[in-house]
Amino acid sequence: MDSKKIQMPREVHIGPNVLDEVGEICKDLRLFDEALVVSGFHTFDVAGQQTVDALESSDFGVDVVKVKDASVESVEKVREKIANASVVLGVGGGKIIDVAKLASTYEHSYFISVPTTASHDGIASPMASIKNDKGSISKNANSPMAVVADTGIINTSPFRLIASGCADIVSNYTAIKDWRLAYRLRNEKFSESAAALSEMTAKLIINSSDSIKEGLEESARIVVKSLFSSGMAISIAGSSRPASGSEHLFSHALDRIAKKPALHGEQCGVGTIMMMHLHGGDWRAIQSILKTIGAPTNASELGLDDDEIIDALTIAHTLRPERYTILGDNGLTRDAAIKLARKTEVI
Ligand SMILES: NC(=O)C1=CN([C@@H]2O[C@H](COP(=O)(O)OP(=O)(O)OC[C@H]3O[C@@H](n4cnc5c(N)ncnc54)[C@H](OP(=O)(O)O)[C@@H]3O)[C@@H](O)[C@H]2O)C=CC1
Ligand SMILES: O=C(CO)COP(=O)(O)O
Ligand SMILES: [Zn+2]
Repeated sequence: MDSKKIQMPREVHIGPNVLDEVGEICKDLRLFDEALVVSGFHTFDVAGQQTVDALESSDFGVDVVKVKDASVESVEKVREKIANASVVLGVGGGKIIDVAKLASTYEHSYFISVPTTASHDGIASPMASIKNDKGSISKNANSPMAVVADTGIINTSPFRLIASGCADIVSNYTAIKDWRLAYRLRNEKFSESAAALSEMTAKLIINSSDSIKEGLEESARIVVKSLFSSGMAISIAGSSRPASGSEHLFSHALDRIAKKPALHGEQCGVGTIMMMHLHGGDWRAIQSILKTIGAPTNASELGLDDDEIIDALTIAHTLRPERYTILGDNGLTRDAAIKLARKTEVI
């Protein structure tokens, strides 16, 4: 029996105004002296400055670095700033959290995740999705020491981001179907507990879809908890398998070829509709859930043209050849891609 390391956050603070306590949270975790705040060019104003103020009021020396994308260059830029920081705080969306997470891992510094919205399930996961010229690569990283999810801030984030986070969770359905297929056909390592947690998380979002509404503080709380659970499934599996299958390959393909990609979760949601059909599942149920949540269900709602959808479908299987999915080793022919996208009303 080979040994396994499962990393999870030590603390999760969730609720309105918890961000003001971040300095004391760090001190309770025995983190002192210097801190580095990593944020985005929008999210620094949303929560970055507030994080700096809270840390300084707890006697931390604070440095700030802003990044605009989840690129290798951004990770290196943050690494150079970590220096003597005892802790790195990622304050922003998925890109920011991934860059801060990976840079702190490389520099052996502690990491605290401060999501400013509920748009993806990387909030607490031990993975970071970094982009290079070939697309997205999921890299192992350290789980955050703590997650500080201020639902007052998250709830006032653009609802489009929260709907995108819900769609990222709904995508767990096809991710798990792909994982089971790989287990059966390729004897890939499979974790029933990670799969059960991932599917349960998607079911929770589906059962709550009527109560996930713009402006409801409870909505933010439900989605944050689901994203956290999905991140835990990734921790248990030791890879993004429980939350990333053929639908994510489709999204990463769009990131590579689309003139203006949509949000990660939005693209994954539309991918889930199509991949559910390939799996012989109820794609209309997925389409209906996404409509209820207010997430896109077709090319035009993604702001993409039909050819971008078709092109992404035909190259999706090449993005991560080691990850077996319903797309198989050879993927979809162009005709099959057109037929699939039309049948599921995506184009
Ligand atoms: N590591 C993991 O396990 C996972 C990683 N991911 C990754 O996460 C990324 C997707 O994250 P996502 O959040 O959708 O995209 P982004 O991080 O690109 O955020 C989208 C936009 O929303 C802005 N924003 C964030 N919070 C607020 C707020 N409260 N108010 C106003 N604007 C806000 C960001 O601002 P700003 O410009 O300041 O950044 C950015 O412009 C992808 O790279 C994906 O691969 C997804 C799932 C899992
Ligand atoms: O987006 C993710 C899970 O929702 C992470 O997946 P990837 O490993 O495909 O980047
Ligand atoms: Zn995702």
